[in-house]
Amino acid sequence: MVERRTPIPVAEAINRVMRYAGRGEEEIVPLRQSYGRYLAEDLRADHDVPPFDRSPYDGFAIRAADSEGAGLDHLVEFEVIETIGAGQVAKQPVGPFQAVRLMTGAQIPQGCDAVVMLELAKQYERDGKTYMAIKRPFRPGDNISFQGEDAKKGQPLVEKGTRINPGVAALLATFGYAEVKVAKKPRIGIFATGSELLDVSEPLVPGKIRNSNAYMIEAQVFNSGAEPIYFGQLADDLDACFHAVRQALDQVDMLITTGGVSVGDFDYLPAIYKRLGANVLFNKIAMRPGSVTTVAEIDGKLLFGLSGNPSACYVGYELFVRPVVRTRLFSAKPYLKKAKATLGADFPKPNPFTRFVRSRVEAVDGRLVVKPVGMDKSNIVTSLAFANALMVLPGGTRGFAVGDEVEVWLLDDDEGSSE
Ligand SMILES: Nc1nc2c(c(=O)[nH]1)N[C@H]1C(S)=C(S)[C@@H](COP(=O)(O)OP(=O)(O)OC[C@H]3O[C@@H](n4cnc5c(N)ncnc54)[C@H](O)[C@@H]3O)O[C@H]1N2
Ligand code: MOO
Ligand SMILES: [Mg+2]
Repeated sequence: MVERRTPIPVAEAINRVMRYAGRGEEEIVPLRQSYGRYLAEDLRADHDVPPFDRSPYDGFAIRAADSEGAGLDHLVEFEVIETIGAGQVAKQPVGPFQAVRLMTGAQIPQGCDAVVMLELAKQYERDGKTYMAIKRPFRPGDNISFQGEDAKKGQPLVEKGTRINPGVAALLATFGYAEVKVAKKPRIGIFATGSELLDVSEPLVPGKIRNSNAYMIEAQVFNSGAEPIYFGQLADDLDACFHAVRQALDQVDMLITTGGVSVGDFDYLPAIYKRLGANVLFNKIAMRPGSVTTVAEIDGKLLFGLSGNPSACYVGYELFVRPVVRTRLFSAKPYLKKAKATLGADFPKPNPFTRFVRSRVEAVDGRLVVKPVGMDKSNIVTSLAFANALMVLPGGTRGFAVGDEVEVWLLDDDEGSSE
């Protein structure tokens, strides 16, 4: 008798998995090794940025009050008492009708409150002294880049769990983080199962196919911020698979297998979970593709039994593994970001189960338009390359037409969603 499985709703399946998501751990790495990692602490400004008033132009720092009344027929003259470049500080305070010639980035000298661009002043020598004259008045604050205008001391800047993009790297450097507290990458073991599998460098022979899932999953693990540990491919042999899985478990934070999870004669994952004494959270989900996706837990460690069918395997990772990874990377938004899009092609298939259609969203005239990337079958592999979203078509619907509004879950987004 073939085992009967009871499908549960997708949201329920995700909730069951997330109960075992666990917590992230942190480690300290040099700034230059932190790119692309996830912050393990909130960042706050510990000083004002910029830390002093400075000049945004090459020009002359003056006291604005002295320029009052300047006009085309009334030049106001200033004595230029010194010249400073960025990084230098004026030696003396500036008095009435005095100016400091200063370059972009230089600190505004004491007493000054405006900057005149070089182009608007005329500089000349007289009696061995340097002067400059202007033809228009300036107000206090004109052409000043103020202390703290970029960030104020104490201001919260970036949340824990944020990916360190180039902008975050700049911010870390600004605040003196030579070393950065980042989330440890969860170590995720991967096995591909199936006696039909050839490795990437093997030539095709009758009845066999190349193992693509292992590499796809490895790339997904990498993309979501964790560390993949590929243990290789296993033939459909219960004992060999059991021992390989049991040994691998000790070396990883969670383990992914692909294939062998359905009800076939050589689908051994259900038997392996049983032998391990693992607690199976579910083995059937009301979704397509990936209805046979199974997740089990042993001593709090998750075992993801992803389908062997490439599209189902892909979707299973994004729906169930990714949010666990992101939680361990301290994200408060571990789920895929959701958006509404207009369907750009008919989708006439009825949906008894919720369908996650591998799709591509594009902005057209300011609206998101979504189209499936290829044939909607779970064994399809070639079109996955073009997917940047999953279009979510609810179960119990009779098909959709061009122009319908549908929900999409974005695959290339880094920010995520809290639900
Ligand atoms: N009688 C039933 N048969 C099937 C059911 C069912 O409910 N009753 N479910 C179907 C569904 S839905 C799916 S999805 C698949 C899931 O099968 P498994 O997870 O057990 O995976 P396999 O049987 O090992 O392989 C399925 C398919 O995928 C190919 N494959 C496997 N591994 C890889 C890999 N690493 N790279 C590329 N392709 C891979 C494999 O050759 C098979 O073609 O079961 C249905 N059957
Ligand atoms: O799990 Mo299967 O992918 O529903 O086709
Ligand atoms: Mg099978």
